[in-house]
Amino acid sequence: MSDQDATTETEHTLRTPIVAVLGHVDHGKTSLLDRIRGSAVTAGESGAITQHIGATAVPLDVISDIAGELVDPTDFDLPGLLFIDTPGHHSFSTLRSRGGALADIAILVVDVNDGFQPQTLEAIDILKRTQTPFIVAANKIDTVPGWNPNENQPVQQTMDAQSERVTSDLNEKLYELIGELSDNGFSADMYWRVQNFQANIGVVPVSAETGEGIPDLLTVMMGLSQRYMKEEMEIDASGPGVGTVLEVKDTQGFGTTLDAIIYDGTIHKDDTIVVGGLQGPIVTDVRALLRPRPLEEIRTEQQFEQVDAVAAADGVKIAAPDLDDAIAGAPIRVLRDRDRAEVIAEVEEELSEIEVTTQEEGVVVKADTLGSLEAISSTLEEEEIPIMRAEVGAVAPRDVRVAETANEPTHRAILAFSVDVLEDARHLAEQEDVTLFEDDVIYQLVEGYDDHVTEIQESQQEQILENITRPAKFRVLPDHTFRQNDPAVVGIEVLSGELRRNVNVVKWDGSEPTRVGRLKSLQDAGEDVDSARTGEQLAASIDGPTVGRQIEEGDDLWVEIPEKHAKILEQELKEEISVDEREALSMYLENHRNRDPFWGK
Ligand SMILES: Nc1nc2c(ncn2[C@@H]2O[C@H](COP(=O)(O)OP(=O)(O)OP(=O)(O)O)[C@@H](O)[C@H]2O)c(=O)[nH]1
Repeated sequence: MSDQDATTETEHTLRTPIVAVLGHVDHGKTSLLDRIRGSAVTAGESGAITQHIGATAVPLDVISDIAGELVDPTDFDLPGLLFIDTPGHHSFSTLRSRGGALADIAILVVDVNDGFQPQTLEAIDILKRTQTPFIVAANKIDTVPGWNPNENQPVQQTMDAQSERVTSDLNEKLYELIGELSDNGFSADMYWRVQNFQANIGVVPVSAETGEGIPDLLTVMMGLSQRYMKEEMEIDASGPGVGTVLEVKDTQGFGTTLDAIIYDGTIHKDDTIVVGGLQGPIVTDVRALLRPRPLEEIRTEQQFEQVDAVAAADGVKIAAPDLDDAIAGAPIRVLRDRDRAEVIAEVEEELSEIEVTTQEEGVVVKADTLGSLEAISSTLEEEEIPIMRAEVGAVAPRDVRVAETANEPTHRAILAFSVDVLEDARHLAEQEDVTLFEDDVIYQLVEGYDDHVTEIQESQQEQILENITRPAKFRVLPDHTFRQNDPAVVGIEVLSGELRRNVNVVKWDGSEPTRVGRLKSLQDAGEDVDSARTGEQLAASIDGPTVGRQIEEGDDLWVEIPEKHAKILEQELKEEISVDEREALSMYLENHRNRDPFWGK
């Protein structure tokens, strides 16, 4: 009955902004979250800090306690901040929601000593793509040699307490970071100098180890949300819940469950929900809503407690039947009194927004979540690498079967991002000559594939070059005819290119080329050689002509290049051949094109 009431009136509330913490591995995401949690526990009086599924909620009064004089709680009406605990370092890509990013705002953690690294760039790409506002936490300031730590102090206060040398060392590192941000298209500055956070990225120096700068970090996040996001935070808290799946996992006693973030409305126990799944939308009934038990009850048998309802923004574990096919990053929608077909269509549409453009020819991509699939696909698209199949899930034999149908050898590949490769799939791939690429970093995954493509292309070119007639021009030397004919043996000098054995020889009579015979062998000082380069003089035996008739001493002769070969050489292999071969080729082409402008085109 109370549900009924709740749905008939709208209840406008400001929800908690959702914060994602991103960064390169080991730059300190987990430590930073732990520190914020720890500070909150120390600052909060009576368990104000609550551990949620997949998230940590830090209420405004706790933020204000931590931030001290930096925050005046009366300036704010947003309820606090909800930090998503990114499970695994890549999972921020699952943090998607209808129309973009699940996170309203992000913290990009960068180790001041280490600067921008592959995952930092990857995070920046995603933040750019989803237009998520962010600030940079320049972490580990306490590692600057000679640092004098001041636990939990605001950053300017602790910087004032450092020696001049330490301050200047730190500033140098910070300006390097600001430079790197600028190289990536962001105007940035130390946060206290930023007036307009929409136009500039604020850099907050922090230490997750000592808590220095954490007051500033929370203050800036809170201020940013209040100033720029308040309107977006207005929701109808009693409306049907809308959320995103963070993780699909087994929970003892409940089977397959969803760890989810609800970012709009409310989800109730017994609600019917529609969830994005591998085979399309799944419609199921919520059996239980679970939260971690409060710390003081940790000794009880069960890890979770059941709740009746969860309102946005919050994390919750959802237990329901038929969730095996649900996908991380997929939408969740509560049906309540809404039209079933309409909600299913909405989920379908959201799923199809993510669907990657696939083509008949291309590589196979497997990823752990919809978000990461989307991120990889957009990277591949930028590099013009076509995709034949893109799916969430482990690499299975059927993926290998798809990959092996690719026509291009470079496309017989599977790019696997943070997923398992089933043993029989690995085996089959080896057998069928399908190459597997596995990585947890998108850049590295795509780089590995690119290197492979370059390798294949180089060996293909080598093979082509081996079978192609190469250009060369040579002159019959005067007074060096050793034999008139059958075969003619004459002294020659290579004028340009590399002359090889077993090639047909042509002479230009006016505008027409005439084949005069076949060069059978080359001899240098009585020794047979396979080839000779520009400037070399040696003896050539040519089958066909008679010296004094078809060829004369002093004649310039050419290796005859079939038109098809000339075309490949000019269009595909120009960079692969030497400068003098290129010169010989262009002269040869010019000769032909004087007669027929389209020859070899
Ligand atoms: N001195 C110092 N060490 C830090 C700081 N922040 C993190 N560390 C250390 O750096 C290492 C990596 O920190 P994590 O928090 O695990 O890094 P992460 O980015 O969460 O790493 P993943 O979860 O593996 O992606 C740990 O050994 C931390 O103790 C800091 O501010 N100062």
